[in-house]
Amino acid sequence: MYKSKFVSDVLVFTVATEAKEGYIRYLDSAKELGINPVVLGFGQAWKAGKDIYRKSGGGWKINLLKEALIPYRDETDKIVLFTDAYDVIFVNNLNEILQKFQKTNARVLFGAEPFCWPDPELAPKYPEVKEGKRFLNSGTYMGYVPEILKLLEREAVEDTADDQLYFTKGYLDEDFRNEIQMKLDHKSEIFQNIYGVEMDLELYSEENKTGGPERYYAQYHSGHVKNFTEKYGTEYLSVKQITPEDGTAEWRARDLSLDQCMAKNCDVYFSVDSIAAITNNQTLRLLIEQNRTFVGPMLTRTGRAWSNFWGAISKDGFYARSDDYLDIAHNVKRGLWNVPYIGSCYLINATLLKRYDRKVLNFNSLHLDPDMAFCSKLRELDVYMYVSNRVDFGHLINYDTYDTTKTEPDMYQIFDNQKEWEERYIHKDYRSHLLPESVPQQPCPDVFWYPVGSEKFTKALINMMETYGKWSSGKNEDDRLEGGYEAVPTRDIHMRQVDYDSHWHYFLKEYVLPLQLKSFHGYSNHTPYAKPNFVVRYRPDEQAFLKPHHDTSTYTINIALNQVGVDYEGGGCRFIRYNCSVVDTKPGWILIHPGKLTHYHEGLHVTKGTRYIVVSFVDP
Ligand SMILES: O=C(O)CCC(=O)C(=O)O
Ligand SMILES: [Fe+2]
Repeated sequence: MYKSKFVSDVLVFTVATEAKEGYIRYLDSAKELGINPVVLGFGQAWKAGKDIYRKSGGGWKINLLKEALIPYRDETDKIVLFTDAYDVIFVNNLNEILQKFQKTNARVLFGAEPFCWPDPELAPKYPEVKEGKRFLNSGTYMGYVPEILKLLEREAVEDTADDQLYFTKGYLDEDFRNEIQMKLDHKSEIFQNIYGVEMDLELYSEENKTGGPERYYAQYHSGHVKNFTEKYGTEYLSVKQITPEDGTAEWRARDLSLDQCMAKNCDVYFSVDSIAAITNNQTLRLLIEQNRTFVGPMLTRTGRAWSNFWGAISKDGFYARSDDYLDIAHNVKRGLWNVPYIGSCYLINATLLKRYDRKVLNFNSLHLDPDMAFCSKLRELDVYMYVSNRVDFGHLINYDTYDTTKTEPDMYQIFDNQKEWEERYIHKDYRSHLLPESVPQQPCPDVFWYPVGSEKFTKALINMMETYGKWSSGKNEDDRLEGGYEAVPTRDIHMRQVDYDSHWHYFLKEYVLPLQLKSFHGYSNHTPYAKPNFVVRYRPDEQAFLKPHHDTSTYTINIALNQVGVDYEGGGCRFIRYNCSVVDTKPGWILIHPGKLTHYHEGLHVTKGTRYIVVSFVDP
């Protein structure tokens, strides 16, 4: 089959409705690399539903592109490169992109991501990959016009539908996938998103003082600042707080803080943003010891390449990736690095502030966000900036997905802020029970017992479910299930009803899989897939017990969420074959047992109060 060799064969498309900062950055990066994208939908209202964080309105993007390709229908050598606009930048020119694309031997290539979204239940249908990310991401793709059209025209799609789901269905249809030679860029050789950058930029911008998610962030954050100043304020020589209500723009507030530092005759200026989680308590001393004019600790989003510094810079002052960027970001190389940009946390020697007044050295810029503006001024003044990863200092918090409209929003942060999540929700003894020398407890034969969730974890789950409130009837008919029938029904709420199914699967993979491997040697080490996942509520006057049954699982996990003898009386789980019951269950402790054949079991009578457990049928 013909392979296009010419950059002029590549048609670049994006969809953007307005000139958000992310869009301007996208265009700048394109311009820098000589790329001229066709922008679809500009000036129109975004056809999105309520879910602004995700990709709703994606169907519209498909329909726009379909229409835009009509004139090219017969140009079979042309290649379409489609990307989202607000969270994408180009880091390679079209020639490099084209060459990489040709190497994949795909006729259609999509970006890949580590999570199966929006329907985690499709995960097992994906081909396994040895290396890299397994699941389709619809934010970036490219392919030859005929195959792209086949994909776009495979089914009709509503403007408000989810494009990722649409493309996922095409990909999971094996015959179709082979027919159009559709592949994923598993190792991100071509497609690397910079997730949610527009949110970072909008966070404190002046236009956004009312409504919208930024407002939530500001409110959420001010409580923490208040607590901090109340608790620790007296330990400082002076404290001055500028609140969101003051209406001060971010760059202005940052300028004022430099002036404040000078007014107090400071030696050094140390800036720490709310997204910088400094976990090394020697950070300030270590940075001062570097004896530099401007130095910051390297901070990354845990496990990601996203960091607070740039390895290189494009001509108009935006991000570019240096050869050694990833080695530094992943601590393969350690040291003190001269870099063109550092944000979020840095130390400035006051001699610099004395040398240049606020007219020259400030955070103000028309086009750049304040940290970028400041660094660009430092570059103009030939002040070298250094970032250190000589030791670990901390990490970056990711606010992009923080959704205060959720009950227990922190519970939903398991993907984006896993360190914080773990600290908050994983049992403090979890790790020690995983040690090779630790012998697992077995209250009944082949029923294993470990601490996994913290008190916050158990309380949050109960709160999520009780706030949602739509407990099932406990009857056999259950329209949440495929067959509409449950043989041994519990009164419960499924994780997916509170949008927690993908998070729960991640929890299973990260925290339950290691326990499974310790309990059942030689059983699969693939990512657990479980269905259903649900919280059960037992009460004497509702459902008080569960009759003997097998589970439709290879193994079942059963985590107690509250305290027998305090919150309820009775209850527990009895394994009939062994005439053995676990009645002294402990909140946050998980029981893991085979689901079928040997472990016929029942839920014992709750005689008083309310008993909650969370149950997953793993590998049904
Ligand atoms: O009440 C229990 O601990 C057992 C629950 C159970 O077996 C189930 O939900 O399948
Ligand atoms: Fe069961």
